[in-house]
Amino acid sequence: MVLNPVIGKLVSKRVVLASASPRRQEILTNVGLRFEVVPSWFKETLEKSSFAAPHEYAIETAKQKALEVANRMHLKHLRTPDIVIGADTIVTVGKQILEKPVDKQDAYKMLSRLSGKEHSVFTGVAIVHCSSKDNHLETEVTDFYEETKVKFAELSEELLWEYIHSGEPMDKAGGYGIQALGGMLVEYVHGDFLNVVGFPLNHFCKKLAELYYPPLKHTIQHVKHDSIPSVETFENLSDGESDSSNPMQHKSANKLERNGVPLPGAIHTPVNSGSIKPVCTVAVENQSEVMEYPAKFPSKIVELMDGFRASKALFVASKLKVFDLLKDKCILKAVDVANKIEASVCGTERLLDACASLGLLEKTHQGYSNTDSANTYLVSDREYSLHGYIIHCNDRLWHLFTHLEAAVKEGTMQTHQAFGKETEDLFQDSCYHSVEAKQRFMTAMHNLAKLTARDVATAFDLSPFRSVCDLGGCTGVLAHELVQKYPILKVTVFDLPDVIANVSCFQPSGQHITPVMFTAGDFFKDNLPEADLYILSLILHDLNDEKINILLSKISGICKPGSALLLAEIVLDEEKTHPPRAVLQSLSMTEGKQRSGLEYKQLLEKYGFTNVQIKITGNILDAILGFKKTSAH
Ligand SMILES: Cc1cn([C@H]2C[C@H](O)[C@@H](COP(=O)(O)OP(=O)(O)OP(=O)(O)O)O2)c(=O)[nH]c1=O
Repeated sequence: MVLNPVIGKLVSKRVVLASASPRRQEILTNVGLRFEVVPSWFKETLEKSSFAAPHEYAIETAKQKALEVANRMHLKHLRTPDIVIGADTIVTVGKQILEKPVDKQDAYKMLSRLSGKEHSVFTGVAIVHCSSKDNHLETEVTDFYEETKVKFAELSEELLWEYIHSGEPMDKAGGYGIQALGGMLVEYVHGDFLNVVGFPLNHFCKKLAELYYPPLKHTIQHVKHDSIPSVETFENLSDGESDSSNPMQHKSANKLERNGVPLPGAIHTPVNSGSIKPVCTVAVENQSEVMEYPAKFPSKIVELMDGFRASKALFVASKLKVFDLLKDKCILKAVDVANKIEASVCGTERLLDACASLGLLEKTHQGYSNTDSANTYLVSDREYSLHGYIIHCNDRLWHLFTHLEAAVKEGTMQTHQAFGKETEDLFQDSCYHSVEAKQRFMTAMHNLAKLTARDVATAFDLSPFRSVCDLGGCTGVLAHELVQKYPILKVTVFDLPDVIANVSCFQPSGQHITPVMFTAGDFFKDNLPEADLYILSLILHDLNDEKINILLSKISGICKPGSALLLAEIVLDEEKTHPPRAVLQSLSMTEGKQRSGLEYKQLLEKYGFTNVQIKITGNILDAILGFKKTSAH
């Protein structure tokens, strides 16, 4: 799912295709690019012998086509386009370059030259980024080429003339069109078919990806497991720390020149079959002006401004069960989806397009279908479905966050303002008010736990322990992960009676599954089961200091020396600005708080746990392990 977002990066830009070729228009339209067509007036008359290789000729012609259009549009005081795309396709056989035949005799000569042989088709492409400074046009050119090899069958005179009389060869390089009748002349194609038709789409998207999604400077290491799908999927759609909507900022890996003069400090790294060359085509500037760069495009801010729309589109599509309708490779038109979800056709179409633009759906001329991520995470009955959690975000968190301003001003959770009820009531009402709601909330927590449990269970060597008690362990996902890793462990899940009463349908089935015990109780009030390792997963960050004191004093009190307490929480960095997920969660203004590694260490030490170790797993949850002081301490 790289291509959709890349094309999506151009949505807000004025893109111009400097080509009269209907094939190029079709190829780009088919992938959802929106552009204007302004055919170039550049005459394809460059001296071929002055180019060392045929592809250089194609690239230069493509560039001149695009620059001519950019200049013309600028000079005519039309609004300067953001991007102009030019392309040129040529056929080479031996050392000869074949362009479009001038007449039928010329077509005959070309086709007989190609008969029975392999030839190359080169398309040169230029992507010209334009900007206007003091009414001067500034352009920055990224170019590349693609080569495809095509072998023709032996063509009889009769076939040749019949084909020429069809009229097809006349507006095509080499005198044939592989996409139509000309396809019958071809024995094989090695390489990108669309390149032969006039536009190397795949290479184009890769080039855009290089420009708009350069590799991140600091790659965060994510712990992945074969059997647990990575949660990176949706994160990958954002450009993370890089401010990359404006490719002008990513020059360092490319060749930088202005008017053919290398820029001071430019790193000259050859780029595979392409380069970026900032070219000032209208005004010649002095050296000090050359050093000026346009202000950084605020892509991160723009993304954040739009973020709420994207979230709500995901929530509504999930709530209307759009992804359920499109599961199992089902492809539906907007009108069919609208009928099934009992919604307006125009509204449904906009929602589906929004989901496609976000990389959640695929859109083709046949209709809409789920992407792989949507199939895995958004279909409601899938093993790792986030559907329940998304509905929780929509029904509960969304309303809370609409009161964020008041929450910040008052420093309190806005439950009453958002729902007309206080926190405790709300938990009962919103999450557990019906069997269905209870089931959905537990499923949401269960599936989220499945994404994190293995990394928590394997964060430390827990083999010295014999019994574990997971306090607030809900449906027992982490407990099962532990018995799988340490089969001799006796694991007990301790949770509220309401939760325990509903855990049976979440238990894995199979003969070789070691059982987990479930005990009902309230860890603030009741006695805790005996164990030499206690676990608190996603508990402490929600509790105020008083409740933490009750709970940790109680655990510390029953822990024998050498026993341990394992916490699973998001560990903030010491500046408390990372990871953003935890920092943003704090805005809910629950009575608890998120903590840094040092703060967790100090908290555990306060309750008699020493030798505190912290493991940043790279998953959503990190792990903190502390050992109850032995008498030697
Ligand atoms: C080899 C081959 C070429 N072609 C076409 C692609 C190009 O449109 C054309 C080569 O001519 P170009 O000069 O590359 O393009 P064009 O004149 O059609 O459009 P413009 O200059 O305005 O961009 O040949 C096919 O359609 N099928 C084929 O199999």
